[in-house]
Amino acid sequence: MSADLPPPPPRLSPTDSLFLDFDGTLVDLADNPEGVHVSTELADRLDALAAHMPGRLAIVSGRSIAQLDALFGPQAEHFTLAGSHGAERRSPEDGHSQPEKPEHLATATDEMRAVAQENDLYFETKSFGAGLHYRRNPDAEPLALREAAAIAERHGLTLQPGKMMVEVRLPGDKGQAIEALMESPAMQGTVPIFFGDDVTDEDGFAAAAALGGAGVLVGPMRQTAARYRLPDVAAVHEWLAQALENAE
Ligand SMILES: O=P(O)(O)OC[C@H]1O[C@H](O[C@H]2O[C@H](CO)[C@@H](O)[C@H](O)[C@H]2O)[C@H](O)[C@@H](O)[C@@H]1O
Repeated sequence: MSADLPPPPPRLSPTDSLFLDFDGTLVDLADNPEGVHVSTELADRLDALAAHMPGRLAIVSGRSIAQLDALFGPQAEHFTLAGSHGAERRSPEDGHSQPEKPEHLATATDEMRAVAQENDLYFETKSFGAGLHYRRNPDAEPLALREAAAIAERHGLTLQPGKMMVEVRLPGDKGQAIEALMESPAMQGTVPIFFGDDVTDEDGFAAAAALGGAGVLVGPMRQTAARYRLPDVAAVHEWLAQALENAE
């Protein structure tokens, strides 16, 4: 494994755009998707930062935009969002762009639900995919991966393993989402800084680096395309507070 990485400098310049993953980066992981909570402090801090960098703060998540709306409440309207692993995007300036829902997605979702019910897994339905969570039942990992792989194969969907979960979903990745968002008028001419924890965030780290910016790995050191590292969600909150303070 490569040597450990330094923490990111605690400031944002007017030529930076900030991209933030959600689960494991802005909020600690919980037993199931509904167990996480966005504190008023976090939402207000992001809101204040977004006001300092209009159009240049984005949340890039595997969650759907509908889920992020439910978690952030009305403040979600102030942020640029890339949801469903980049398959859908929304910004105050450009509105909501989302793919067509193919008919086979509903069938695949029903099949995922049936696997969850038969095997005591937590089922998560999303706008453009469906997930099986085995955090409560880790022994079910091989079964969940096998069943989801078969469903993805049958319906031509993308198989997406995550932390103690696996989902089937429409194509797209966080790197593509960052590249697309960087084309927006507010972000053109800036460089992306992307914070994320999961292996799905590696596409985002690589895209950020290719566009002249950097990735920030959140969590233990691993083989990564990120340039910086912070140990946990609390350190991300602290970094956001400092970046906000230094922006004033
Ligand atoms: O890209 P992210 O914003 O990090 O979203 C990735 C997935 O996060 C959620 O699952 C993870 O968090 C859950 C709540 O803490 C946890 O129970 C689960 O084990 C984690 O994998 C979310 O439920 C998924 O839809 C996202 O794809």
